[in-house]
Amino acid sequence: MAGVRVGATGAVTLVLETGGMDAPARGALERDVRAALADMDPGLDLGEIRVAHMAERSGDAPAPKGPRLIAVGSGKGGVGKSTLSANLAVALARKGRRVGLVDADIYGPSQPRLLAAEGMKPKAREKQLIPVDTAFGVSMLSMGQLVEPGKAIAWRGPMAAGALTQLMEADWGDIDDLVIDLPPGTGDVQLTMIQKFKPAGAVIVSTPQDLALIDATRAIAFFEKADVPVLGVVENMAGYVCPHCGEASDPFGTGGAEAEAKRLGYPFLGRIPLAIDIRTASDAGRPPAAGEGAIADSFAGLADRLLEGVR
Ligand SMILES: Nc1ncnc2c1ncn2[C@@H]1O[C@H](COP(=O)(O)OP(=O)(O)OP(=O)(O)O)[C@@H](O)[C@H]1O
Repeated sequence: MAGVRVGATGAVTLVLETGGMDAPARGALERDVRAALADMDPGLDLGEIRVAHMAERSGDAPAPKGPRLIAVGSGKGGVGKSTLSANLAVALARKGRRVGLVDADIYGPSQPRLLAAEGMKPKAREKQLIPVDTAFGVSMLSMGQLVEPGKAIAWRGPMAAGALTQLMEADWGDIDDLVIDLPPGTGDVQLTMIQKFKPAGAVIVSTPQDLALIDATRAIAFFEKADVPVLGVVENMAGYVCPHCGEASDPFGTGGAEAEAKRLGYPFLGRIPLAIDIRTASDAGRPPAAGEGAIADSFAGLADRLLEGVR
């Protein structure tokens, strides 16, 4: 075991070094650890127990320089990965982290709109890009800022990978975390990201329905194979509360991503409801994580759990 952490919420996180183990072996180890804890003195109330799996790191490796890279990926498009990336970055910044955001979704960049930065053009110093400062405490770079609005980016793989490198090697200054909004799936851009920049970990976004979960499992396998630790799974568009009558329904089901994360032995970071307010605020460049209320709290909770798992 690599460590035990007690987070601000009182939850206990056990960190297991499981680099080199496959998913079933990790699942079995986690079950054994949980069973051993359950067998301990029942009077010992440990509250909520979370288990995080980290890839092994060599004991004498130097501490990595630069920001911690957190890749946000999904198996398929349209599950809310960009929305999640923007709001996770804002939520981390609200917790005092110095945060940057790379919109690596080269074929459908949406971060300039989500963070109200559509008119902002990044400057360059000796060919190195300088990220723009958004109004939400997050610095950001997006392919959307480098091409004319509305022009589809029909680049072949190597060009897209080159563009990603430019964004990643920008002058990010002294930041703690660099959140990377990846394109959906497992193509060239994702491969470049993993091979060239070795993210510290990946967050997987899924909606609750079975088909999305199958794709999310594929994305998990992709990161796992590349030795990028999966920091956790987020369930987006989980449960709908009618804004008129208040009735709650589950158009896509609910709990599927949590069950799948548990089955594979990864932490579940939380769920974000399907809410019209999330879409309208996002479209208007007002990230809900920057506001107040239940939805902002859900994003803050994701940031808390992410930080507990990687601190
Ligand atoms: N929890 C939510 N509730 C309501 N609408 C949401 C929610 N999450 C995302 N959306 C909306 O769903 C649409 C798709 O979201 P988003 O662009 O973040 O997905 P994506 O996975 O990044 O898609 P793509 O693969 O196309 O980049 C957007 O209109 C967004 O506002």
